[in-house]
Amino acid sequence: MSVVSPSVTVRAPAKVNLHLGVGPRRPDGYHDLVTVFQALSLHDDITVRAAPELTVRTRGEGAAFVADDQTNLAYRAAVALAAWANHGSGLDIDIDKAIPVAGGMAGGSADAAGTLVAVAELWKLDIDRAALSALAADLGSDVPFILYGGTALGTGRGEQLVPVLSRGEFHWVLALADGGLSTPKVFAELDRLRDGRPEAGPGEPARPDDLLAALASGDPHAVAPLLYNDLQPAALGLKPALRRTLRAGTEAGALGGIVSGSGPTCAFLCADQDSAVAVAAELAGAGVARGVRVAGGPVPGAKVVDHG
Ligand SMILES: C[C@](O)(CO)[C@H](O)COP(=O)(O)OP(=O)(O)OC[C@H]1O[C@@H](n2ccc(N)nc2=O)[C@H](O)[C@@H]1O
Ligand SMILES: Nc1ncnc2c1ncn2[C@@H]1O[C@H](COP(=O)(O)OP(=O)(O)OP(=O)(O)O)[C@@H](O)[C@H]1O
Repeated sequence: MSVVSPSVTVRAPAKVNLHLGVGPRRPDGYHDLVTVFQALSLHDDITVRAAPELTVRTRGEGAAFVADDQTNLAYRAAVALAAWANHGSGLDIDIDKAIPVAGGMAGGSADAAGTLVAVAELWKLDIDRAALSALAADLGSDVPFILYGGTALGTGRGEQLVPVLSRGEFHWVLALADGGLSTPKVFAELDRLRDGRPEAGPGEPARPDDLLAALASGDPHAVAPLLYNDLQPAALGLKPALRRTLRAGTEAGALGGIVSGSGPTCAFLCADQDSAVAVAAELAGAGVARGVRVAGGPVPGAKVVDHG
């Protein structure tokens, strides 16, 4: 008789940055940010169960581009939590991906956050939110937000979070690009563009009060013109074809469009669900994206959805 050990499945969301202000490069190589994150209904599902050894297996969207070894962020999350708990790290981690790899939507971060929550549940650890967030921040700047979910203002490297009041549901269309963009390369390209124009050198990024007010109003027409991303010129410089994608989204009827984080996924805010479906159909037919997805936000952060 074979005995299958109990499993825990966690659903972890993608994110979009509605505002991404990037300060100067810090001595440690990071940049101070002021960003408004929103978690979207595009998810990776992470299932963990006890096993003799620690292994990761990825399937789904872009799985061929993910290394299932010690460099995988889910693997690193399991090692970090095992060290914190003084627990053996034998686990099977199964990742079912829907979030595009290297897409600027925090896919790897979702897998890291999902693994932290799933393994904490499997091992019944008594770990509070603050300790989990500290482990998350060590794994990557976006990982704490994926634990947090909803809509939040991020500062520091993006890991210091406070909630943002956001009324109602926002309707997004995501245009997936061919190939990814490396986050460090996009930040480096921004530094290069800025070095060429020292007079335009960045100050400390400011809090986007107009956007915060628009989010509280729940009106997508007010939010759309305030979408802003300091990394966008760098992402467009590295992938010029994205200009056509952005233009096609607004021509198709989106209220506004933006490169998501470090790109190359483009995110379009639409007036309502019907408009999002229509924009997605038109973008899919226009040949400016590898694929399109419709998603809503905000949604909760990484949470347990199943015990097997
Ligand atoms: C672009 C964003 O997705 C916006 O939310 C994040 O800033 C990136 O977050 P992430 O992918 O979790 O990034 P990390 O794994 O922490 O850092 C990867 C690399 O991105 C650059 N990086 C990241 C965050 C930050 N505040 N400043 C940076 O300069 C650094 O070169 C760093 O070595
Ligand atoms: N579980 C994982 N899923 C995806 N990529 C991973 C994972 N673990 C490690 N990686 C590595 O991280 C790189 C970035 O992947 P990821 O999908 O997180 O990018 P991203 O969404 O652009 O990140 P962000 O928006 O946080 O900057 C990949 O090219 C891959 O080599």
